[in-house]
Amino acid sequence: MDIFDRLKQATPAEWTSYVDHAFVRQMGAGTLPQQAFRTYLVQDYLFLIQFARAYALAVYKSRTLADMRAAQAGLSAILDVEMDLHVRLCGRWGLQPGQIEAAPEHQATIAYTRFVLDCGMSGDLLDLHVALAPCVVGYAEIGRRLAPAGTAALGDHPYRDWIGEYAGDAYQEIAAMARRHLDDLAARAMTERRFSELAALFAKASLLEADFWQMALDDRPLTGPAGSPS
Ligand SMILES: Cc1ncc(C[n+]2csc(CCO)c2C)c(N)n1
Repeated sequence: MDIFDRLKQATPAEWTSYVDHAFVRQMGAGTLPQQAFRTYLVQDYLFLIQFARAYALAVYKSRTLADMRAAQAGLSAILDVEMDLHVRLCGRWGLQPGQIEAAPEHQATIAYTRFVLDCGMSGDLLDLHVALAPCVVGYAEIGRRLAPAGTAALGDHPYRDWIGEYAGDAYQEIAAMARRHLDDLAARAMTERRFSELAALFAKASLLEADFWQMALDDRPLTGPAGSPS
């Protein structure tokens, strides 16, 4: 069993709350309200900007070129691949990248991204990659689950672009590489005494992923300046 499966098995409730969230199920069934998906996508763009910083931090925290290259691959997957999906989908609603960037960050976005950045700042490279793992590997699992018969079978599914992106071979390979790298890093840097601390980080990141889906489902207007209702 690799380190990823060990972390997942140590935190089953948190993992399930993330990968089997109502947002995911509604997206798979095609019943997710478009407004929830829009809220998600705009916040996810802001999320990716912060995650790009987290991968840049992983370059900084690397002591070997191989670790640097693994972090660089994550950074480039965000900047060169994943954000294109967001720009393309938001563009269909007439939203330009500058407008998405100018949107206020939701608390759930701030909570998750700054948690991961802090794991990296206060911990070592293994802490940082464990905090990043639910995001990278979870989306591969969700993609596969929502396209059990492959991406070609998605037909005119309303969320086929999103599902196709994460279920597709290119993304599945990115996630498999991230998983192998995590396993290699753990073999070099983990002691058994550290495992429960790492599992706690993994559990927290999974819960913050679940909160992120929930934020989009709730889709409450953001709190305005002082004096407005909270
Ligand atoms: C809330 C949220 N969680 C995970 C991802 C997926 N993701 C974020 S960074 C990254 C690595 C390289 O692309 C991946 C797959 C997302 N977009 N939004």
